[in-house]
This record gives sequence, C-alpha cells and structure tokens, in this order.
Amino acid sequence: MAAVTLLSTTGLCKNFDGLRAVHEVDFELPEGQVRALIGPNGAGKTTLVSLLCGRIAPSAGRVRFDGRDISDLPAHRRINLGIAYTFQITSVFADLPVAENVALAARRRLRGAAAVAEAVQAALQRVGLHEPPEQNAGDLSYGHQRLLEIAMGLAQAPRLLILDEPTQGLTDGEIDAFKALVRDLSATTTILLIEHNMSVVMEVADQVTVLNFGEILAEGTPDQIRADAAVQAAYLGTG
Ligand SMILES: Nc1ncnc2c1ncn2[C@@H]1O[C@H](COP(=O)(O)OP(=O)(O)OP(=O)(O)O)[C@@H](O)[C@H]1O
Repeated sequence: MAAVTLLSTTGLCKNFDGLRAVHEVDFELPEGQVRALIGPNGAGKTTLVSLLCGRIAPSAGRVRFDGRDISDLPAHRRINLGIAYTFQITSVFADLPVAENVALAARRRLRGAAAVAEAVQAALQRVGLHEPPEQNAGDLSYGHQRLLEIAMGLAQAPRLLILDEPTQGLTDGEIDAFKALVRDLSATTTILLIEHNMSVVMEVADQVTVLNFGEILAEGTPDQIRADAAVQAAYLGTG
C-alpha cells in the first residue's frame, strides 16, 4: 500500500527582488520517509524549507501537512502540528545550560518537571551529546551545537523533522554517529534533510530531491540520482 503523504506543496514560489529562489515547486513527502534535499549552492534549498516551516511567506503556492492546508499558519502553529526544524545558523540559547535548551523545547508539549527532565535526558542521549547538561550551550563546539539543536527538535516529538546541513562542522566519527541516529529516528519520524555530504545522502536517504535554480531537477533513489546526467551536469556546472 502506498504511504500516506505527510507534506506536500503545489506551485510553491519565492521571489527575492526578481530572483526566483524557489519556482513552481510541487513536492511530496510520504510519511516515514527519509528524504534528502540536495543541489548546488544557491539552488533554493534553505528557502524551500523556510517556506515549509513558515519562517518566510511564499510569493505563490500552497503547503499541506497531514491533510491540511497550512499555508497561512505562522511558524509556531506549524511547530505545534509536529514540524520541527534546525537551521544552518545555530539558534541555541548560548547563555543557557545544555539541558535547559532542550527543556524549553520539551515544555512545548509536556507539563511537569519530571516528565520534562525525562524527555531532556532521552533526547540528549539519542543524539549522543554527553557534555555535562549544566554546561552552557555556547561553550559547545559548533558541531555539538548542531546536535543540541537536533535534541531540541526531538524533544518536541515531531512528526516531521527538517534538518538543514546537520553534519556541517561534525567530525568523521560524529558523522557516522549521525547516520546511525537518522536510521534510528526514521522508524518513528519522517525526515527531510538538506545535506551536502554525499556519503550521508547515499547511506541514509530513501529518496533524493535535487533542486537547481529554484526548481526540482530530479527525484529518485540515491542510486538513480547518482547516475542522472542532468544532476551531474548541474553539479559540474556543465551543459
Ligand atoms: N533573504 C533573502 N534575500 C535575498 N535573496 C535571498 C534571500 N535568501 C536567499 N536568497 C537568494 O536565494 C537563492 C537561494 O538561496 P538558498 O539559501 O535558499 O540556497 P541554498 O540552496 O540553501 O544554498 P546553500 O547550499 O549555499 O545553503 C540564492 O541566490 C540566495 O542568494
């Protein structure tokens, strides 16, 4: 049986002063899938996920989540529906302890100190952050701040987790751990991943969407995408 569509867009566009950052994107993400979103620098990947999250408003087009049109909902309402995300620029609260950062996210859905503490510990363990929870988030390495952000996303028990270049700044060992984490999470969460690291894409994605100049250039399995001549040309910058 075909999987239920969790997220979809129709005719989604975003123009910045005449620049077509995202153009006429019809995108569909089935529930339970790990989807990688790839494309050359400036292809529109961050703009597309910003439209999905409600961080920016589209110039045209609609977004649907779980059977409902969410195009007019502000970002915080979309989070409450189960869309969690992390962005390239970390948004941890640097002056707050690691645990408190995750607790702020957990309190969006949980009441009671014990339940929150349990969720915090589970989320930190799941991403493999072993720093003392009382350490300030700003003292973590950049890579670990990215992991902390994922923990903050997980503490919201999301139905869709959107990660914008989560492996940037991670060591090789941390990237391996991240791949295992995504495989583990994929049992319970639909994942949309902007990723430049092709080994991560090839190993964790069920399907890959390639953006180029704001439009979908190709979609398919990692193997299909790797063999696609148009994708190779886009990356090599050749016709
Ligand atoms: N707020 C903005 N104002 C004007 N132009 C913008 C804005 N945000 C993005 N752009 C432009 O839109 C295009 C798409 O940018 P976007 O960041 O979405 O690409 P990307 O695929 O995520 O790139 P990268 O892989 O480098 O992060 C680029 O040409 C970028 O300069």
